[in-house]
Amino acid sequence: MHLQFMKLSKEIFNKLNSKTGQIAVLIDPEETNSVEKLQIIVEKAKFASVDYFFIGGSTVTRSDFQKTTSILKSLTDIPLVIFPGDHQQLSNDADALLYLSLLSGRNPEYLIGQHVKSAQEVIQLDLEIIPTAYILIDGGKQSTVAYVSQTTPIPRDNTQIALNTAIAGTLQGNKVVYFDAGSGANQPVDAQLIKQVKAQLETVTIVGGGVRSIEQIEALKSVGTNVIVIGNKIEEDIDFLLDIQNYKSKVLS
Ligand SMILES: CC(C)=CCC/C(C)=C/CC/C(C)=C/CC/C(C)=C/COP(=O)(O)OP(=O)(O)O
Ligand SMILES: O=P(O)(O)OC[C@@H](O)CO
Ligand SMILES: [Mg+2]
Repeated sequence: MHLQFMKLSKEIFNKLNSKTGQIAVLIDPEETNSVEKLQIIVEKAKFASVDYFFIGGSTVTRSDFQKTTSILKSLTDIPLVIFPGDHQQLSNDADALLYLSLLSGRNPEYLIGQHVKSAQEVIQLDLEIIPTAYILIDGGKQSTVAYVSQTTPIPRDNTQIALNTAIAGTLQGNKVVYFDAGSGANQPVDAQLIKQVKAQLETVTIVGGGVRSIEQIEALKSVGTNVIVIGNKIEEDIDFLLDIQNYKSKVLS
């Protein structure tokens, strides 16, 4: 075992844990992999005081993934966090890896299979590894992640199962719980669910999927969500970063 090669730093984890209402912009290397496109996003994200870039997608090739991550590294100091759709989405140019286990599903491939396949590569990386309970909540339409992973999300009105999954994931040693309504969801994860989770469980929470307005961001922040992830909305309307800048300037003042 060469676990000594793993980075022991907790810099990104401590930042995730440090406050609520942080913003991550999701870059999907399948959609965004040119210097020109990335330059525009980076410039606007910096102006908006975005806290992280998450990098990943359900269907990304290793080469697109590594190209995008390396371009981003050359363009910005904003922390780069890998949000991997599979075991190929790894790069030493990032700062941290969300080490996802898809706990809402019962597909062993996404509970342990991908992890075994990538174990040798992961221990050689100079990345902060953040064990993450990844929980899909029904967002009103079938998500690409549910399709690719061949799993069923938790029904959005079944708070108890969502809460118990988060508790079990934490007891298993995960340091972060990520609730995802799926990319492009009709309805994002309900802030009331996060409120109930936070009442029983002291954990870092990330929420994403279908977040399209500052009101939704504020509702999630008010119940203690540490990080809110925005993907599609910014892909469709880059000027949403101006609204985020406005939100951030209020939060930071
Ligand atoms: C341990 C390692 C290296 C990998 C873990 C791999 C696991 C378990 C992944 C969880 C399941 C999964 C497929 C997650 C994908 C998350 C993700 C990057 C979603 C981004 O959105 P897309 O699903 O690409 O949406 P669109 O393409 O529709 O925008
Ligand atoms: O693209 P959106 O809908 O913002 O979703 C972001 C992310 O949480 C999906 O996995
Ligand atoms: Mg995608």
